[in-house]
Parts: sequence; structure tokens; C-alpha cells
Amino acid sequence: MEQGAPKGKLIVFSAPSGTGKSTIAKAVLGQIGELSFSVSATTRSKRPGEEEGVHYFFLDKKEFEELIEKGGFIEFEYFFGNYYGTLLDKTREAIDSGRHLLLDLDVKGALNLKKLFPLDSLLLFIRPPSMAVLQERLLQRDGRNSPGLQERLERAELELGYAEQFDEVVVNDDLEQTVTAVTGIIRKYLTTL
Ligand SMILES: Nc1nc2c(ncn2[C@@H]2O[C@H](COP(=O)(O)OP(=O)(O)O)[C@@H](O)[C@H]2O)c(=O)[nH]1
Ligand SMILES: Nc1ncnc2c1ncn2[C@@H]1O[C@H](COP(=O)(O)OP(=O)(O)O)[C@@H](O)[C@H]1O
Repeated sequence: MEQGAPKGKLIVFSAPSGTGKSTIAKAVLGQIGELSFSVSATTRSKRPGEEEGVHYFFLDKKEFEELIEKGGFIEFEYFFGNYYGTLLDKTREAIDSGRHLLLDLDVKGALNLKKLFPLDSLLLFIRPPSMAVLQERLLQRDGRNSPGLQERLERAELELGYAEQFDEVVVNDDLEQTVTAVTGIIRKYLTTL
């Protein structure tokens, strides 16, 4: 993919599920006008409040697998029983037109993207203050009986082990402070290119 220098840059957020990356992304996108959210495709079902084409493109398994066959993804992963992937055409279109993208990817997707765009991506890892706080946030968001809660907590331990491979690490304790820190890191990256 790295043919010539793409004009737009890729900012990647990774964090264990429930840490707060979607919440932080929303606030950061409201503050940095030249940054757009990269909408991934997924086979997981929509959560209340999620919209097609805004939070994800919601595909069924067959549609997703057909797109894999056609080479439609820059990267994709399968976890929590579902596929998640970054769409090649949409990403190319954005960076070729000079738009910067904010991507919400799991740790493996983030590191794969860095290999494809070593000079044009910034990987930001967001840590929860503790596992106890992470569990509380997941319970608050998804409810005690949500499918995948235990799986998300187990995966969190694994994901935390990848933090040191990221360009920047921020702890999401106080939300306002985190948003200020993350906005500062991204602005600095975009202006010192
Ligand atoms: N590799 C990869 N991971 C993705 C993509 N889109 C979302 N994810 C990751 O999929 C995981 C689950 O996302 P989601 O079901 O929305 O749950 P949440 O993280 O708890 O909000 C998170 O770690 C996301 O960062 C993608 O296009 N590629
Ligand atoms: N700094 C914070 N302090 C307290 N609650 C938070 C904070 N950041 C996010 N949350 C809450 O935690 C839950 C998980 O956040 P979300 O953005 O959905 O996480 P992720 O996208 O990482 O899975 C949500 O209910 C959100 O409102």
C-alpha cells in the first residue's frame, strides 16, 4: 500500500474493550476538524445508538467473507465471534485526498497497519487505570449479562501486554484530562510532519 507518500495520516487508537476509546475518539474528533473517523466493517450486531456507516458498516458473515476474497480489506481480525476489518477503498480515498483518519483497531490490527504505513501512522494505546475499573466500565456500558463480557476481560490482559509496542501510551482515568492529552499528542504529530 505504501506507494508514494500518502497525503493523509493515520492515527490509531487501541485499548482493551471498555477502556473508553470510543468516548475519547468522539471528543477528539469534535476538537480536531481535519480528522475523520475511519468506519470499519464488522459482523457483530449493532448496539443501541449505533448507526450504519457512522460507527461501523454492519455486514453479515457471507458479505464480509466475500469482501475478504476480493481483497477489500487492508487488515481484518476475527474475535469475540465476529469479523472486524479496515476497508481498503475508503482508507485509500481518504488519505489520497489528504484527509487524516482516526482508526479504532485491536492491537494486532494496529501493529499490522504500522507495518504498512510506517511513516504515516501514529499508534496510541489507551490503558484503563486498573482491571477493576475496566470491569466496572464494561458492566456499566453492556450490563452484567452481556455476551462476551468474560471474553473481553480475558482479552484485555493479553492486549495490555502490547502497550509498549505503541508510539504513545495514555491512561484514561479522568476523561477530560485524557482528551486534552490525546488531542495534544495528535495535534503535535500532525503539525511536526
Ligand atoms: N483489527 C481491527 N480491529 C477492529 C476494527 N474495528 C474495530 N476493531 C476492534 O474490535 C474490538 C471490538 O470492538 P467493538 O465490538 O466495537 O467493542 P468495544 O471495543 O468494546 O467498543 C476493539 O478492540 C476494536 O478496536 C478493524 O477494522 N480492524
Ligand atoms: N474516563 C472515564 N471515566 C469514567 N467512565 C468512562 C471514562 N471513559 C469512558 N467511560 C465509560 O466507560 C464505558 C466504556 O467506554 P467506551 O468508549 O464504550 O469504551 P471502548 O470504546 O474502549 O470499548 C462507557 O460507558 C463510557 O461512558
